[in-house]
Amino acid sequence: MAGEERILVSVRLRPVNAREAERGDGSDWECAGPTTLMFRGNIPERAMFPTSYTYDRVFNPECNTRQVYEEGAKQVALSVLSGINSSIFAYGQTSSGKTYTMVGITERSMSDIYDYIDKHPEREYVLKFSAMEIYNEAVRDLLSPDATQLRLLDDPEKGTVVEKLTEETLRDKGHLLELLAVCEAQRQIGETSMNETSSRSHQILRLTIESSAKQFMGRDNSSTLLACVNFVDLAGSERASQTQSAGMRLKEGSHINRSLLTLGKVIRQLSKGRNGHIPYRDSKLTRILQSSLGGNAKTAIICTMSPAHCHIEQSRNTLLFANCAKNVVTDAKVNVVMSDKVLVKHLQREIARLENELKFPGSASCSNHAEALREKDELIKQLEEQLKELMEQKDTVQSQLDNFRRVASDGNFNDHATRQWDQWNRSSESLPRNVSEDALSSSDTYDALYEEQDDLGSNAFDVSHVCNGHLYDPELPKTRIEPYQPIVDEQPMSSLHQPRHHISDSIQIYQPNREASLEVSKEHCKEVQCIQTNELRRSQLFFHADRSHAGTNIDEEKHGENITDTSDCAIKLYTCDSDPSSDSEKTNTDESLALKRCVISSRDNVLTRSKSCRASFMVIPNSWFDGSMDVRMTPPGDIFKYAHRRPEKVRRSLYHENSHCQNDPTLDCPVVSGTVASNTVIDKNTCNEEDEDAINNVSCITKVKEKSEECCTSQPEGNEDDVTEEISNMKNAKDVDRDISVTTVESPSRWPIDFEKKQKEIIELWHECNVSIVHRTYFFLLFKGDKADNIYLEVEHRRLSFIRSSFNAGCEPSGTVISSLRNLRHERDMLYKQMLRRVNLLERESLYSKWGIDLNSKQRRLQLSRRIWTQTDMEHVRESATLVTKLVEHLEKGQAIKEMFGLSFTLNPGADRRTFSWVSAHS
Ligand SMILES: Nc1ncnc2c1ncn2[C@@H]1O[C@H](COP(=O)(O)OP(=O)(O)OP(=O)(O)O)[C@@H](O)[C@H]1O
Repeated sequence: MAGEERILVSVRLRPVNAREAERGDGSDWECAGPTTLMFRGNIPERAMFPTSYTYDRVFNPECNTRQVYEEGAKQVALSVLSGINSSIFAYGQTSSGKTYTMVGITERSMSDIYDYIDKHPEREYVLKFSAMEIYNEAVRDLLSPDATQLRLLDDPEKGTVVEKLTEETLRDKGHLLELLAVCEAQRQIGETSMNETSSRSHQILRLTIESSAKQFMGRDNSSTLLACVNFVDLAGSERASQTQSAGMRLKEGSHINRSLLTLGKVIRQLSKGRNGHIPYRDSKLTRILQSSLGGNAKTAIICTMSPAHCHIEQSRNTLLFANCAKNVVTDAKVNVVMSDKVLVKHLQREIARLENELKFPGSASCSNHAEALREKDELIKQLEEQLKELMEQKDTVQSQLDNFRRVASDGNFNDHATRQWDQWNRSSESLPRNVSEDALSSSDTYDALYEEQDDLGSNAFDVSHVCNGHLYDPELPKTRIEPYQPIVDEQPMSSLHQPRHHISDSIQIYQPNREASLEVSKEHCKEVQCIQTNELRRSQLFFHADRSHAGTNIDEEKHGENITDTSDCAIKLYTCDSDPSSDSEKTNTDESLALKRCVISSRDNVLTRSKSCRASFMVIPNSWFDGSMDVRMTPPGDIFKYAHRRPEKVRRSLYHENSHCQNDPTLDCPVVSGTVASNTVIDKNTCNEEDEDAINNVSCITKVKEKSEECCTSQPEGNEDDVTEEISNMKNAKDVDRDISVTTVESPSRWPIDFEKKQKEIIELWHECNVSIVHRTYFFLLFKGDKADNIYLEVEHRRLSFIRSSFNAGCEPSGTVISSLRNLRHERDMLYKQMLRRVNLLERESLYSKWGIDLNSKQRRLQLSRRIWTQTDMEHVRESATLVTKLVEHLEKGQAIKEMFGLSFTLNPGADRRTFSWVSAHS
């Protein structure tokens, strides 16, 4: 950056002034380019002097001071900012324009120095200003009014030092200008014949700049730079004789010239090299400026000249001085100050700064603010990314929800849901599985998605409530789902909304007997496996069965069964049976569709199950979503089935029986048997209302049974054993109380009592066998104590008793229990969904209070749905039935028909179509 370099030497010609012009003194000099000065004068001794002079830069009279500064001084002057000492000299005879040039250069240098400092806030600068005058070899402080001569001292580190020289630390640029003005006023001025304002002294203005980094960056990077720049305006170099001075002025001239002569000697000597003696100490000027003359400094000398012919000698002297100066080499160095003292000072300043930051965090440095901003930007970026992820998840869920709604509205809900379920089921085989009525439905949480605000009270849906809550289901004290254990159910929607698993996984349900749940889980897994292996076969068989209606011997795996096929076809089948215009169903809402399915399933208690699955044919699925009921294989009225393939036989036999009864005069049909009566009630095509009166005739049912046996013996399929066995079971039932004939015929007066008793028992059995809520409601509302209802009650009682005994004996696979519980739960879910629409807020709140649901609790509607038909006392039963009636629109009293419960023994398809049409019922 620095090193040996020559003094920068420039020559500036001033214009011919007025006085010179007046004398007719023309210019002998002209600039022949930027570096060459040519003598154009005409003198006799011309041949003795060179006519061409070359310097670093020559400035003609037209050049302004700015140009002189820019090209002849700036680079040297500003090196002080880099820690390099520098000096700018103005050398020339009096009135040549030294002061004129130096004032301009000084001001511009100062201005540029301050500009540089302003652009480098990372460093701290300390500027000090001092000014001195050497007049008659006396050094005087120009910043002090005291004219006392100052001594020069030699400092081993700093070199020659002016003792007690005022050094003002500059506050700002304005302060500097003030001080410059003071110097101007203090400088000795004496008029000479050549220059009215001739400077009789050498003036040295010194600006010292100390700079250091504002933050401590380590010892190596925390250097402090210290340098000074001298602006030297020398006194006129002319000989004393030329000034025509005398006396005082003569004395001044000799002293001035002493310094100037010494300066010349030094320059000349330096131009030859530094080997010889350099007479720095011969004058105050050369002592003070020693470092700037061939030492550690950069130096620029601007030699000013008058172009007038009369000053030819002084001009040549000046040019000779310039020639010597341009050969002087200086060795400028960067003055790095890193003494221990400076380092300690630096560290103390750093400690003070840090302490200040600790005391006043708000006043932290800019870099700390920048750091804080960076951290906050980073945080904002992270939050934006999280927000983006959440939005994507929301879109995904929304998309799934839309798909689900679209599929549901298209009537293909179950198809889609089944596919989803199958997919999910395959991917979740390894999951542990527990089951209960609660567990078998994930719709608690699923429904929460649809939960409406009024049911949440003033609180929004609280997931944690569901996650961590313990939903007590009084109907199912058997099982408990362990905390955080994934709940696996066969609800097809589960895969549509994965988040529900997370929620429902955490549901805990009170369960005193954990082992039961484990057992159930095992069976459930077996059943699922069975479903998967038989899926293809089943679909093929279903197709066949649908066409033939003879699929009662087809495996009817229920879990994982194609729900679309079953449920939709169930509807189609019913509507086909009842009304060919089944397409009109598609105009219904999905809830209505589901409710239809529920009711269909409730009338359609399929009692057959896959042998391979060891599922019970006695299960009562009765769920909207239950895939276990292949209605195609269980035509309306075939609910009176107790065994595999048996219902078809029974149906046929009874149909024949009925026909026979009607046509056979040997049968005492006027004295109508119970069975015949039943048929007549159900088959309104063939029977009159009066026929119902004969329902209690035990002899008739006996005959029917006997006839049935006869008919069955003639069946080619050879399954008559089943029918015989069944009817024999009925005949030989040990429980006399349940015997139709005894109850209804022998003690008609006891019927109301017996009805209540049987009704009570059936209610208990419903509860124990997890019978469909809709089925219970239908049954309960339909059979209110009419004598003619006895046969229905008896059949229901026997059916339930059989199921219960199978349950108790452990004959039924756990999957059956699972299935029934699951179906029951699904049914509750559908009721829950209907609740908002069909039961107003007041009614709901009344029910909440009545059924002990805290009005301030969450998920009240869900709680309510979980309590329906969970008690066996008549008040609860009645209230449950009333509520379910409201929720299921087709259950209004009188609309349900008795053959829904499988006692339409005549089973005339045409009659069926008339007696039960969901389409017509709905529309
Ligand atoms: N380049 C220039 N252009 C115009 N005027 C100039 C120029 N140089 C000097 N002058 C004028 O010449 C006069 C003398 O200039 P100045 O006082 O600067 O000379 P000097 O060398 O300092 O003399 P001294 O040694 O006696 O102080 C001043 O009036 C100044 O305005």
